[in-house]
Amino acid sequence: MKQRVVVYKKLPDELMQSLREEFEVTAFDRIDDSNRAAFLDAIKSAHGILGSTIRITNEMLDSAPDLKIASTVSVGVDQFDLDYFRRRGLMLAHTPGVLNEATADTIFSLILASARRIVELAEYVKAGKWTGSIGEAQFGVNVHGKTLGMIGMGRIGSAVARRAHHGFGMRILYNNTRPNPGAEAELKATFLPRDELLAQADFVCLMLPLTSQTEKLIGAREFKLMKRSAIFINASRGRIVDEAALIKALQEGEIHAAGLDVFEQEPLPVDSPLLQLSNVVALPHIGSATHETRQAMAELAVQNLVAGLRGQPVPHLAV
Ligand SMILES: NC(=O)C1=CN([C@@H]2O[C@H](COP(=O)(O)OP(=O)(O)OC[C@H]3O[C@@H](n4cnc5c(N)ncnc54)[C@H](OP(=O)(O)O)[C@@H]3O)[C@@H](O)[C@H]2O)C=CC1
Ligand SMILES: O=CC(=O)O
Repeated sequence: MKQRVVVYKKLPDELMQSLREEFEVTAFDRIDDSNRAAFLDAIKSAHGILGSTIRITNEMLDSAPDLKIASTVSVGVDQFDLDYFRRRGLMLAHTPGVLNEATADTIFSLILASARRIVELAEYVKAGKWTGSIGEAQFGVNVHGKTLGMIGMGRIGSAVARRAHHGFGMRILYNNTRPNPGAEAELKATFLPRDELLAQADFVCLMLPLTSQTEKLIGAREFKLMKRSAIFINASRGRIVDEAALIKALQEGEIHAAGLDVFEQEPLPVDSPLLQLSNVVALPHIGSATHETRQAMAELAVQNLVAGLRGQPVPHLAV
């Protein structure tokens, strides 16, 4: 008998086809109120599940006695309770690496757009307000030659720092749980305690996972430590930041601007004060969202799932 798989994300046709040849597949392009009950029902008899975005609760997993592996089409695994997976001996697979460069490109877009006020000034042109030479009121700040403070110098953080060092001549400071000798050798990056990094950086960029240790890592105290000219960039996870404190810091001029791809609540509520601030560039969580990268992530997630269900070594296990 074929093993049963539940896919809860739209996958390229050829990947769906390959899964269907080997497994009995129940597929949902996305989960919403119209199909949530059917999804929860399908999980109950699944040996493997594959998808992204929605939180997979322990209650859902408790209902699936035959489950062996969950394969997420993301590098982040904060939508799962990792201790639950360890306790039950379940495998959790993810997609590190293949999204480093696309995500670093998104982050660099946020750095440039925030510093040079790209979104705000493009809207100024479209609104017909460009009626004469621009003046100081439209000036931005330099990116080249400035200091980048990376909190989280892992796979993606290093890809951002590489762009900053080689492309923009920036000085690189970083904070990790432990020093990263590769980044120090290649990028002349300097490891600093977090508070010192916050005080020295022109651009403070978060690129670390959301865990119980990193939730609300950056709050009112940390924004006060930053330069008033600092630009704050977050494309890791919204809950690593106290969003109310960020809004206050931006409103009161404690920091200069922010470029954000992630938020405490996603989609960002339309009444969020962040949307009223001209010094905020807000994106809809598009870090890895290019055709090529999403294809590579989907392929890797399928490889992980198939290996796990065949009893072979899984290329990328988070647990
Ligand atoms: N916006 C988007 O679309 C995307 C968002 N992401 C997010 O980015 C995260 C990072 O991805 P990736 O670079 O692949 O992960 P990595 O594991 O390669 O890097 C994470 C880094 O964070 C560091 N770190 C962990 N905890 C702390 C802490 N308390 N203080 C300082 N540094 C810490 C780690 O340090 P050490 O090595 O010393 O442990 C590591 O270097 C993902 O977990 C995901 O949440 C990823 C892709 C796209
Ligand atoms: O947020 C995206 C991820 O891959 O994690």
